Amino acid sequence: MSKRTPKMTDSLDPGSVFGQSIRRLSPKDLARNPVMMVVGTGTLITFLLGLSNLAQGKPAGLDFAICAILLFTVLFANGAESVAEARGKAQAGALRATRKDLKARKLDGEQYKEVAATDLRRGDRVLVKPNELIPADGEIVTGAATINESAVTGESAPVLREARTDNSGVSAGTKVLSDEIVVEVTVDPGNSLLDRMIALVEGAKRQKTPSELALSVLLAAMTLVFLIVVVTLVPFGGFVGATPSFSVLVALLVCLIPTTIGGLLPAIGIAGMDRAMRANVIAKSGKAVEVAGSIDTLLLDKTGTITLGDRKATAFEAVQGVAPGTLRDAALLTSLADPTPEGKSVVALARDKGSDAEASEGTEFIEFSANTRMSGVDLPDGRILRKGATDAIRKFVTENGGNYPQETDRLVDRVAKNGATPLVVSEGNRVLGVIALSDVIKSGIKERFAKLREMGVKTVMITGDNPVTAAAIAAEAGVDDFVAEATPEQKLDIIRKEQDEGRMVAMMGDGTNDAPALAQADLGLAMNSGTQAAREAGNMVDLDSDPGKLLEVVEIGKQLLITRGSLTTFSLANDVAKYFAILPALFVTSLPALDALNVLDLANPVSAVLAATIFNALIIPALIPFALKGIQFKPASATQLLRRNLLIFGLGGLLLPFAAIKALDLMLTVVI
Ligand SMILES: Nc1ncnc2c1ncn2[C@@H]1O[C@H](COP(=O)(O)OP(=O)(O)OP(=O)(O)O)[C@@H](O)[C@H]1O
Ligand SMILES: [K+]
Ligand SMILES: [Mg+2]
Repeated sequence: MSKRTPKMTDSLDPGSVFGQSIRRLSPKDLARNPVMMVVGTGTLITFLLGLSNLAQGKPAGLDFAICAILLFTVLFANGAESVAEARGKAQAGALRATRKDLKARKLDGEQYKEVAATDLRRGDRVLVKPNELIPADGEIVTGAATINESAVTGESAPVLREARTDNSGVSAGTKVLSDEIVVEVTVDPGNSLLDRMIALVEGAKRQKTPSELALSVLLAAMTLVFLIVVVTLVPFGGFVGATPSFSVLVALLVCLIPTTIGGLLPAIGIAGMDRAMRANVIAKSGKAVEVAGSIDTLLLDKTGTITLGDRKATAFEAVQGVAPGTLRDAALLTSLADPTPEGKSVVALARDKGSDAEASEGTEFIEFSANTRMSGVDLPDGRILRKGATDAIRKFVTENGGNYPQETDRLVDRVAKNGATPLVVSEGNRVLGVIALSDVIKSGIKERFAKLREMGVKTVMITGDNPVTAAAIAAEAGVDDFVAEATPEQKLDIIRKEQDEGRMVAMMGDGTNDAPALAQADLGLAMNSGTQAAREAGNMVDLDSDPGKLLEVVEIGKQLLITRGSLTTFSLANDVAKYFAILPALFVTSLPALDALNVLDLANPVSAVLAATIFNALIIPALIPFALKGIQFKPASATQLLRRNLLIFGLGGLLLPFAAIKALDLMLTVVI
């Protein structure tokens, strides 16, 4: 798979990250994060206490020291978010750079005039000639062309995009290689997928995802509980004759509240979207990435998703008593006005085999639809010719009083057993024979489905094709299950049923007939090559139009969830050690018995408090790489992963601070 070479770290500007972190100290920004709001308030309070002590000629060193450490705690948390944002923007910027300064030939009837791409609006039509760049995201409405999409996908092999097919979607900045096309612009300036993604990465516009929100509420609640605990310590302290300084109480509070995860939470979410973007997937919301991590069932359509989708007619098989020429000519006539790749290839094969049939005047064309699954012609001489899916033609023929010869099933089976799609051809209520449409399974797809299975994701192929073809392709591709002869409504019903049974469903698709399913699925991954309807319905778009991408998306989602879970565990476990460091320090002078709690044997109360708060601040930048890169991830079931992470991050989070705080305490005794 193609990847743009990542240059994220090169483009990280430390100056701007620092500037951002300072700007985020504004009360408005802090208010978005209750935990950091408390730390920010603590910074202010200890600063004022220091000033007041100074004014009264009392020692103020400890107040100012705590104030400085708390300030850095907030700055580090802000920095984590800024670094994550900067990476996302750099990535998006690299993609967006390709679409600067594009020119367009905007059509006005037959005429066109040259305009800047930035002046194009949704609904405008532009003419694009060979060797020119497509000026805006859109859909081909006339013509077909080979296109180099390397600007968007990094992959330079040309791809075919064609009007009125499921491959009509084109992107700004990609290059037309052959042929002239007319593209209908589908986005207003500033509203492209990329623009929307960048807006998501940028702090102000980012919405918290539901589980982020739930976790934030939990963290805020814990903060409140610890605030109450610390406040009640004051009268308690007074009762036993200890009067801890107010600054030390603030330090204690900050150490107890979940600052680590509170500080890293936004960065973890942004990093998830950034990782998706690096995999050439544009997520329309942070929630989409998160949902990807909890997918139970993946539904895929067959043609174009599991197979290459370039179905070509390879043979005509007439039933007994029908001359091969009759079938050939009928097949041709049913396809003359059929714009689908299938239809065109039938025309090509029939012409190849010497057919010179032409549509006479007054011929009525019946277009293919996903619901009828037939196409054809009503000729002026009264003949009614159809081609279509096996069950559709059987129904059509028998409803018109004809009989459906057994032999058809044999022909159909022979074609279908090889994984090809049989189209049955009929004249009136008589079956003429079968057209074989061959298709090829995409390479490497079986391995990917196997990996998804390891992660506990069930794959189901849903196709409008007949059961025999479906079974052949399903076996070859290694999907867990398949549904054949499905209409678009049935696709929707299957998704709803899975959802009603409590499963999270992902759907990949490219066609307009996939759009309802893409919208209904919890994760709708649309292919960028697909129709505008599909791209709009999904909550993610794959720029590479590669169905195997779902595997990566699921991994990215799982990694996001695991990273967040692990760092939360670590953060909460961490606070225990700080408790042991600070509590004895607070009361040891008045309650010598509390020295038993001083398991760390810290030098003195001042250094104990400072060591704990310094550790509390430093752990945030120390964990930024984990938050951004994500915790290492191997395919495994959720419970296995949970057990492993609880062990590492729970136990690690519990023990590490004891060692670190002791070390800091030793260093401080040298300095102080
Ligand atoms: N141009 C056509 N004319 C007549 N029948 C067609 C044509 N194209 C496809 N069919 C028939 O209609 C069936 C359904 O086609 P459709 O493209 O809706 O499939 P689908 O539901 O998207 O599933 P998949 O993409 O997995 O095949 C095909 O399997 C084929 O039998
Ligand atoms: K803390
Ligand atoms: Mg399809």
